[in-house]
Amino acid sequence: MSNELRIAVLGVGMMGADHVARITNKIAGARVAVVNDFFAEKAEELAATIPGCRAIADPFDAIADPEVDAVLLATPGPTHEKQLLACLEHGKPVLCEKPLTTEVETSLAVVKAEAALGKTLIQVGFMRRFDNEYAELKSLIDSGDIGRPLVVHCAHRNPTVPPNFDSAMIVKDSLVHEVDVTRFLLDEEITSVQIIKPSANASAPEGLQDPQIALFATESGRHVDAEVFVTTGVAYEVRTEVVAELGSAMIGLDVGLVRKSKPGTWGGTITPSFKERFGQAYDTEIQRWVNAVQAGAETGNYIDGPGAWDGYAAAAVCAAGVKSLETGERVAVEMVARSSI
Ligand SMILES: NC(=O)c1ccc[n+]([C@@H]2O[C@H](COP(=O)([O-])OP(=O)(O)OC[C@H]3O[C@@H](n4cnc5c(N)ncnc54)[C@H](O)[C@@H]3O)[C@@H](O)[C@H]2O)c1
Ligand SMILES: O[C@H]1[C@H](O)[C@@H](O)[C@H](O)[C@@H](O)[C@H]1O
Repeated sequence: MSNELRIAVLGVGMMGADHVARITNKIAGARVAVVNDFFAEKAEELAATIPGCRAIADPFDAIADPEVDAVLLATPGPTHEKQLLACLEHGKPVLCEKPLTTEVETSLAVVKAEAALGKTLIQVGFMRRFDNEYAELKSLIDSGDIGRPLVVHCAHRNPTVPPNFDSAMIVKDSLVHEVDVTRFLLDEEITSVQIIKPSANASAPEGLQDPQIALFATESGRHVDAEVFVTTGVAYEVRTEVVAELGSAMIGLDVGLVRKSKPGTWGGTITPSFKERFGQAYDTEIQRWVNAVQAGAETGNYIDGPGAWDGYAAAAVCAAGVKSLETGERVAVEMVARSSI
């Protein structure tokens, strides 16, 4: 491995292009050596703007390339499984944008393939764990100052989503963040899910069940509710409130400048998208991953954050969520025991 980590970014759409700019302009100790996209010309155009960067047309050639030390996967979820398995086959550390994979069976296959290698190569892009506000909330919970959390309320609102979004994607692509936040904050698995379907937003595309309210129960019987509403037309809002035995705490209030403007109006601004709201989290996530990969040769652990198991656990909860979306019933989460891997 050269001193500077040579990263291949696969999928240079919205998120991948953002990560390419981040690695090029903000991250120390790494550079984008290769870019790849299903649309080869998109990758070629981007590569031409980055010194020393090549476009490689085939994603599997990009993963195998000897001058690539690590891979950042920002391709759509359904393509992750095969690309992750190829990274494992070539022993390449990989930061995979969420979700790990879109089906629980394929997530489990990836977990098992990594376990068979005896190295921890896969980090999943659950970036909220690196957000300063979530990190502060987690520290507060772990300090014991507010006592044992009993209830968590989450709100996850997007102004808009891409046109291919369907009702199950609201679970697998959006709610999946609340699944990971729950597991991160409460340190236990989710055991059942129910999706409530309120009257759908008249401005949502026809047939899209939006909003959705998810109810989770955890191993020790704690309750989480999450409103996911992805076509608000307003702005990006992510809030989490933890209600505990000795108090409560909330993040995501956008309490920046609050102003009075026109008569009768009062307020501040809301971030327009996840790029602004979680910009710091993505920066921290990638810098810490780069540092962990650089240190990994000695330890065999190439990640600093959520791993393949967390991706699998989230996929298992989402699979139960998709079943509940169909039936309206509370559905038990089916997971293998971690000790069986
Ligand atoms: N962490 C976050 O907050 C966050 C935000 C947005 C998206 N994401 C995740 O990032 C990933 C990408 O999402 P996006 O919004 O950037 O999507 P996008 O559609 O904008 O970009 C995906 C890119 O991958 C390319 N592509 C498709 N199939 C490919 C393949 N087999 N090999 C190589 N390239 C391929 C497409 O041409 C496109 O350019 C998804 O997993 C998504 O869930 C995460
Ligand atoms: O892929 C995106 C991304 O994960 C965002 O963080 C989330 O807010 C959106 O709902 C989802 O569509």
